[in-house]
Amino acid sequence: MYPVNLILDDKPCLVIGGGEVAYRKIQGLLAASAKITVIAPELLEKLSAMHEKGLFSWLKKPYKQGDIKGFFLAVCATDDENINKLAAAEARKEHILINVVDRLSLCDFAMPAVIRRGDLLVTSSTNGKSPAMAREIRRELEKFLDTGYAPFIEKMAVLRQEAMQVIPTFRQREEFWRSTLDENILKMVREGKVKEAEGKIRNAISSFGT
Ligand SMILES: C[C@@]1(CC(=O)O)C2=NC(=C\c3[nH]c(c(CCC(=O)O)c3CC(=O)O)Cc3[nH]c(c(CC(=O)O)c3CCC(=O)O)/C=C3\N/C(=C\2)[C@@H](CCC(=O)O)[C@]3(C)CC(=O)O)/[C@H]1CCC(=O)O
Ligand SMILES: NC(=O)c1ccc[n+]([C@@H]2O[C@H](COP(=O)([O-])OP(=O)(O)OC[C@H]3O[C@@H](n4cnc5c(N)ncnc54)[C@H](O)[C@@H]3O)[C@@H](O)[C@H]2O)c1
Repeated sequence: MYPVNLILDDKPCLVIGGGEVAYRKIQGLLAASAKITVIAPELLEKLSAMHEKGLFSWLKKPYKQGDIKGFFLAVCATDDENINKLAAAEARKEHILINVVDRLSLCDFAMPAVIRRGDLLVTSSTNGKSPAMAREIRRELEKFLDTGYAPFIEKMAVLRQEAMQVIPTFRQREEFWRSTLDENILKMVREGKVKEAEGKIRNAISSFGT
């Protein structure tokens, strides 16, 4: 497996099926601001409510050959093996990235378990060996990550710009961040001492080269 984070903003993405699994995958696609179309003869009630809010377009019908054309990415989440195979074959022909929920062998990509905190994205996957373990590891990591790292990324984005003004080369900046952003700083962030952590980094930037 090769990890990438796809940029889906407003890109046309298709979900085939309107059941529990489709619901989970749609939530993930919405979190990535994809432009979603769902093809399914019926939707779960919670999906109908989302459709009424305008969160995705719905083609109320069974999937038919050719429906996949023009999409950037597709997720096939039906309980019909023939549809899964048809969609996978068509996606391959049309060069559309596809995920078939219960068939890794038909997938171009698999969904990991996801933790999102602002711009921080942490994922867990098991190469399809145990989605239940991917989920439990995600839950364990959530406990560790809900300690202030995500808001600190906003501070880091500003500090990074400041460092760029002062530290001239990429190599020097790489070296600087590897030595400055150490375990002590992370510990301060976890303990809520954000101002202190920020101050320490700012001092290191201003004393660079002295
Ligand atoms: C991570 C997560 C993301 C998501 O779906 O958004 C995800 N599955 C999740 C949950 C989950 N899925 C299943 C269970 C029941 C327990 C169990 O079987 O373990 C649970 C646990 C639960 O729900 O409690 C059943 C299941 N899933 C697949 C098969 C088929 C097979 O294995 O052949 C079967 C058996 C069906 C059957 O028995 O008939 C296949 C896939 N599921 C994947 C992803 C991909 C590989 C990810 C990886 O690398 O690990 C892959 C290959 C394709 C894909 O769907 O992308 C999400 C957790 C989200 C979270 O909570 O954070
Ligand atoms: N529930 C899980 O956690 C889970 C996990 C992994 C895999 N699976 C497998 O994934 C599949 C979907 O699971 P689910 O729980 O969402 O099932 P579900 O029965 O809730 O949903 C299936 C959906 O597919 C739609 N559908 C059926 N034929 C269609 C067609 N021709 N075109 C478009 N839509 C069609 C149905 O209308 C329904 O909305 C099942 O095969 C299941 O075994 C389930």
